[in-house]
Amino acid sequence: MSKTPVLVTDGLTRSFKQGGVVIEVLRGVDLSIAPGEIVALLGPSGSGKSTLLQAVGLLEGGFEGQISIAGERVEKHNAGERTRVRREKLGFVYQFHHLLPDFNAVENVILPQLILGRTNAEARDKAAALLTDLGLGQRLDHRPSQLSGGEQQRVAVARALANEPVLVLADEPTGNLDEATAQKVLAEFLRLVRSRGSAALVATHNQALAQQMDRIVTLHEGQIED
Ligand SMILES: Nc1ncnc2c1ncn2[C@@H]1O[C@H](COP(=O)(O)OP(=O)(O)OP(=O)(O)O)[C@@H](O)[C@H]1O
Repeated sequence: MSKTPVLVTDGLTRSFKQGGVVIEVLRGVDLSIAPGEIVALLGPSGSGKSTLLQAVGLLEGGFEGQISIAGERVEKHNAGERTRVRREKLGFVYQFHHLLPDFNAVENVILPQLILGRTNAEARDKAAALLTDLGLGQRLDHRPSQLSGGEQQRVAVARALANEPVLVLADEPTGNLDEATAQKVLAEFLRLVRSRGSAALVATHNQALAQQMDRIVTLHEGQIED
């Protein structure tokens, strides 16, 4: 496996202007994640966890500093280049699943792969294997509304891993689930990410879930304290 970090941020800053007042949310975030490493991102509400994930997920502009993803400097990329990096290198899981309601489980996991250029048959095989691995082998043709919250999040996890990302960015991936279901889905998520060799950066409020990851970093006053 390559030793090049899957993510390096150097001096990442982001501020927002609100009613004439400038709020500095990220104040020089330096973070490095090794291939296959699973990092929990803790910090109080409003400390900037989502802002950091949006910056490294290339979803938001307006920040300063450097970002490298798998050795590629990306902070000056245009919209098209950012889209390519997101599709080829990154996977995303959110608090709410954001599955397409009119598509069934397997189709939701197929779609990102088709965008990447896989054939329908390849994408279907991959999607079915991932969903089966997550215990959803009997639910492939069920739509999101026919699945429980935990099952919907498992489909979202499968979708995030379908393109074999080097880094999965997860923002409160189990935040919408009850404690017991959150624990089960997180365990499945960690197992799958590890078995596929991806790295992950997982924002959470839940200390107990964070303890199950390889490393915890905490955002404090806009900077990372290890
Ligand atoms: N688009 C925006 N405009 C103005 N302020 C913003 C914007 N986005 C975020 N902020 C501010 O940045 C700060 C950090 O927000 P962020 O959502 O990143 O925190 P968080 O750590 O993810 O919080 P939570 O744990 O509650 O989700 C907050 O004070 C928020 O109000």
